[in-house]
Amino acid sequence: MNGGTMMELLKVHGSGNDFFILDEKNLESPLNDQQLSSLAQKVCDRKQGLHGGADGILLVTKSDLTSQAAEKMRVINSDGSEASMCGNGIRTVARYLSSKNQQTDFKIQTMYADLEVKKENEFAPGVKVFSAEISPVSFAAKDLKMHFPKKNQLLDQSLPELAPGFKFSAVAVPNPHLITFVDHQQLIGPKLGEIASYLNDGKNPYFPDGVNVSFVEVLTKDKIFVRTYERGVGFTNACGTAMSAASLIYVMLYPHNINLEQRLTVINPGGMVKTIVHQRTDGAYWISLIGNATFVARVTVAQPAALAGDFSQATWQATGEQAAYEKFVRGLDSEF
Ligand SMILES: N[C@H](CCC[C@H](N)C(=O)O)C(=O)O
Repeated sequence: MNGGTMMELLKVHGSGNDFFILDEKNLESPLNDQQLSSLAQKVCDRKQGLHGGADGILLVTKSDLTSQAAEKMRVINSDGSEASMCGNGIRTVARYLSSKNQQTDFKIQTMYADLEVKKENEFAPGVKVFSAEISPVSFAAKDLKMHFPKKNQLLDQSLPELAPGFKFSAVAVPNPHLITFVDHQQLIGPKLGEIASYLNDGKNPYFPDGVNVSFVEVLTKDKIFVRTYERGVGFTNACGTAMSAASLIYVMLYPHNINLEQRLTVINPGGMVKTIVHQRTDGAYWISLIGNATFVARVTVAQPAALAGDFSQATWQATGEQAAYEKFVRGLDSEF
């Protein structure tokens, strides 16, 4: 096919939070940051993008010399902004690298850390599962790029200037998350979108760089529902780092319900994951995020066409896994 270098992409999702994996090895020449940002906006566009778009691009590259890992994952949101981490995404990159490198337990470099990933038992026939280490964790305002007068950290704090009647916690894992526990009506109501779109408007004084915002409903002692409006994307089916952050705050605020090292079920609009909150001897927290790593389709498109936002000649080869995932989700004991 003319039109220059063909680019291979892998359409994937974790809990319905969907991405295109782009392995730099498949490119004749690496994309610079500006091209990557522009490609993400074009490919991910839900209307004009590639086959219904996506929540972001996951770029797989060789790791830096400083890293013990062989490969690195970079996360580009659908608005073109780069994020330091993606919990649902790293599970799909782990599966991609696991089959490429014939490994089941290894590390992937991310912006701030080399993170452990591991192949786990399937959740259901055809629903492949990987776990990922979510860390580093910080509550410090500077790591969150958060500015509330006289508040260096937020743990179950009211912020009447932002949203009266709610109590908020903020944690970086390492991307920034603002979390509040709500009842079911608030969970499904308009408030989350109102608060989150304001905090991601690029002009508010509290999170100038934006923040992922989640409403959390406690379903049972070891089951929560997390709904997230993501920085750089908007509402998504799920946000892996948000579900991990919410699990950590849940363990900290509801010790009579759940402890460290206990498996928690996290339901989200796109499905379900399991989390386990850990604390190292030095006091640092980290979270295990265990969930599906579904490959939806293999895609090819000419690189110049993709950069121009023209996907008319793209090829789409479905893997057939999506049907198994949807059967799994239908089987979830969902009260929603
Ligand atoms: N929107 C996030 C990055 C993607 C995280 C999310 N998709 C996940 O699974 O953790 C941010 O800008 O911090």
